[in-house]
Amino acid sequence: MMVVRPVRQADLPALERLAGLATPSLTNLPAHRDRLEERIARSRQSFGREVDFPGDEHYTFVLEDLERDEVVGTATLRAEAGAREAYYTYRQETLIHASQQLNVRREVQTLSLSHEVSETTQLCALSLDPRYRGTSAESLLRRARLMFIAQYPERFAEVLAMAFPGYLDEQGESPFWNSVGRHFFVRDYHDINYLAGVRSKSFIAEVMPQFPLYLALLTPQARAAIGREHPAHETAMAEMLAEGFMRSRHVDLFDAGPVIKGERDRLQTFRRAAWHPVRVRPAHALPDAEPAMIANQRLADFRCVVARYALSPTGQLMISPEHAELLGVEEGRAVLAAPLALPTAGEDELGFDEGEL
Ligand SMILES: NC(=[NH2+])NCCC[C@H](N)C(=O)O
Repeated sequence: MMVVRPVRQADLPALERLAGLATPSLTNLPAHRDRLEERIARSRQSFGREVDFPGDEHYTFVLEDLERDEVVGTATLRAEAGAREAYYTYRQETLIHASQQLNVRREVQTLSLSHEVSETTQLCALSLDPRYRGTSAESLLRRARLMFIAQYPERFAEVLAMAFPGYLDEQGESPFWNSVGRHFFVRDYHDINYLAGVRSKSFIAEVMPQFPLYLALLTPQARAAIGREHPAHETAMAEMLAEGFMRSRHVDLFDAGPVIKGERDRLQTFRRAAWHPVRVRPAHALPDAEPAMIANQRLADFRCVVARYALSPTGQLMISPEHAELLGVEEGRAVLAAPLALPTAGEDELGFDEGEL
């Protein structure tokens, strides 16, 4: 059985291992023991604190394989991305350069430094042991965070965002960094990425270019990387788009990786999550049904599992004694359930226009 729960002090070695496994390595999950220890402490404070509106809380979760007795994944929610220091992105913009006299008109694409994403809640720092890639545990790890937000909406922003690692070529180089950032900060992309995670981010404001960049002046390779996720993250991107997130105009400052955004009301997990009283039945007596994410109603003891979404004729959710114990619920107590499967493109009854959020 797989479960998502809040991180504990004893998970430090597992976090260190997962930080090392992330491809490419993540700024928000540096393989640095002291920083990770701080993350755990900060997460524990956040789960323990009374909160009325989002601030600088970080909630870190882990995915545990109970058969193996091993932590095999981690993911974090930053309640407000720019609570301490502004959250930096480049925003893609269009300018019109026109001269009536010469009868010319050109649309010029630019990237402008922006702090607009600062107010969103950020889903970040996800790393999964590669053995679990493509399994339901991967979806659980990624989306259990939405189940948590659904229960504690006051702790999070209305708009959720996720920044994907940007495109790197076969040599592991970032064409965008090589064309832009490197002129201002003569360091390798991987060094700078790591620095942003273990040091304060104020160097970004100090050394990165403040004026808009004209895309026409970048290398073609850099232009092609704008808004393009790292190849290892294409499946994750597809899942989040199916969830209801949309690509935004914002890209990362260093590698131009895409930032996606989603209003809570438009996301599938929020729209389809429902509370049900529990009925405990032996595993062999449970009817066959589609898998769902099922979460208990506890803050610091939050648990989320994947189980069958089997409802009794009277609307009770039927779960096995093992799952009931894991969730810490008894017969009659309520759990939150949402289908694990997402509608494939075109199936979404909402049919929202692709708009800028
Ligand atoms: N690729 C990166 N490491 N980017 C990190 C810096 C920018 C990031 N959006 C932030 O403000 O936290």
